[in-house]
Amino acid sequence: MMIAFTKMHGLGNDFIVIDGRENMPALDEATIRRLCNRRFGIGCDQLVLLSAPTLAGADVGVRFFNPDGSEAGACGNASRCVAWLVGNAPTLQTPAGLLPTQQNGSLITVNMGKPRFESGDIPLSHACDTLHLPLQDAAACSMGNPHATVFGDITRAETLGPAMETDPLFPERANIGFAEIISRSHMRLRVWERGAGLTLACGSGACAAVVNAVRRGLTERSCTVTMDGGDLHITWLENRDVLMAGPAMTVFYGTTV
Ligand SMILES: N[C@H](CCC[C@H](N)C(=O)O)C(=O)O
Repeated sequence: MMIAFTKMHGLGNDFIVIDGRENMPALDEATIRRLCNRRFGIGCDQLVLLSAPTLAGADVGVRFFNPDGSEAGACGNASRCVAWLVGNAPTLQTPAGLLPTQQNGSLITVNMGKPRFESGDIPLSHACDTLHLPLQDAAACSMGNPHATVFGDITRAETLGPAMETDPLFPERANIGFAEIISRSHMRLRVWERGAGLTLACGSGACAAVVNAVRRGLTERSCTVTMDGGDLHITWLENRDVLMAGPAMTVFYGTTV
């Protein structure tokens, strides 16, 4: 079956976007893994599937899949790409909820919703202080997907990331961010993503890192997050929504055979 797609990225976190709103392709896990493979397929960090919305107020349905075939509840960089692709500042219907978007020139802002901090929300295998986990003293929150943030040496992403992603403390695995505080309004971040490995940028990971830094009193609520692929601007509003602003790029259009 020939499937049309758009290849996009947000700060080098790259995506295959398939628009199933008119005609939904049959994508089983094996097909998703094949398309995401950088040798045997197109290659991406996540595959993004658009569908007709089913909730009032939503303009487009969006699902996110990792290269290992697992589904993610949130994907910030891909959400900006979908907003750019669909246009007119759409509200996205995602597993994490309805995400309003805005566009100001080439800058896309997504309201990523409210973080959650209870052990059962992350989820964790048992009740813990989610601000200081018994695992590398990480701080955890959910942005609709599980994130743990380790503050300190960011070069540990490749060495500590894989083991932490699959630690039994995370029954659904977790995305592991490694953050270095530069100032009260700036941090460096590298993320070992669940089901994808080290990526050049992670939008939901940047949101989680700022939320966790604010919870620890390390940064202000507005913070620039510098990742290997570039900068995102994160603001955790007093009403508890998290805004994420950054670019989105279309690279090419294609069709599978
Ligand atoms: N790259 C995405 C995160 C993907 C999260 C996925 N790895 C998961 O299983 O939660 C972002 O920009 O937020």
